[in-house]
Amino acid sequence: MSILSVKNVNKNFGGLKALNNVNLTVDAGTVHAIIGPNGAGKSTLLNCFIGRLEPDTGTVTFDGTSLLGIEPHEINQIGVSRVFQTPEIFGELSLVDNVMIPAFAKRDGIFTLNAWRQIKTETAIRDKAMVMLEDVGLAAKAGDIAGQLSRGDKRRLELAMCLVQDPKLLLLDEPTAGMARADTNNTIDLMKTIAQRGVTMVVIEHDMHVVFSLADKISVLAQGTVIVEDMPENIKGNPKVQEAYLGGAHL
Ligand SMILES: Nc1ncnc2c1ncn2[C@@H]1O[C@H](COP(=O)(O)OP(=O)(O)OP(=O)(O)O)[C@@H](O)[C@H]1O
Repeated sequence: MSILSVKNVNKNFGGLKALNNVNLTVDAGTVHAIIGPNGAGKSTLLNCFIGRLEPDTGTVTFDGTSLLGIEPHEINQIGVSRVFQTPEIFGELSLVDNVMIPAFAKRDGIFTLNAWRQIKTETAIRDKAMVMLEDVGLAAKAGDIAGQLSRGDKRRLELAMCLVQDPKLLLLDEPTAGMARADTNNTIDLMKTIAQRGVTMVVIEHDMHVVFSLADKISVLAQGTVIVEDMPENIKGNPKVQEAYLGGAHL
C-alpha cells in the first residue's frame, strides 16, 4: 500500500527544469532510496515533501493528505520527519533537551520558548527522550552539550530528535555523508532497526554500500526525471542507470 505518492511534479528555477514530470510511489513499511548524480533534483524533490518548496505543477500525497500548500510544522505534525544533510540541532543545549524540544512540538503543535521553560521538567517527555537517546547509542552523553559532539553523533542525535516524534515517514538526506566506514555501518544497523519497527523511510544517498544494504526499492533520478524505479537487484546492471547515473561506469 502506498504511503507517499508523487504525481507529475514539475519544478523550475528560472530556466532550469530541476524536476521534470516526476512520478514516484513509496510503499508503507519500506525503505525507498532515491539516487542520482549531483544536481539530478534529489534534494529539490525532498524539499517538496516537507513544505520547503512548492512544485509548479503536480501532486504530493502522504497517507491520503496533500502535502502542498501546508506549513512544514503541519507536515511534521501529520507524521513526516526529516533528517537533514547538515544536522539541525540546538548546539548550546544538552542532548536530552534537544530531543525533548521536538517531542513537545509534536504534542503541542508548535513550539514556543515560554512553554519550554514551563514544561522542561515534565518527566514523561524526558523519559521518552532518554529512550530515544538509548536507541541511537547516545544515552551516556545525555547531559553533554550538543554542539561539542562529533559529526556522526550529531547525526545520531538528529535521528533521535526525529524518532521521538513517532514519524510514519522518515526522510533522510545523505544520512552517512562524511562518516567513516565504521560510523556508516553503525548508522546502517540503526536504520535497519528503525525500518523493522515499521517506519517507512525515503533515503537520498550517494554511498551505494548504504543504498544496497537498506533499500527495498530504488528510484534513479537524472536531470530531474525518474529514469528507473525498481528493486535493488535490477538497478545495478541496468544500462540506462549506468549511462545516466555514472556516465557508463559500473555501479
Ligand atoms: N533554490 C535554487 N535556486 C536555483 N537553482 C536551484 C535551487 N535549488 C537547486 N537548484 C538547482 O536545481 C538542480 C537540482 O538540484 P538539487 O540540489 O535538487 O540536486 P541533487 O540531486 O540533490 O544534487 P546533490 O546530489 O549534488 O545534492 C541543480 O541544477 C541545482 O543547481
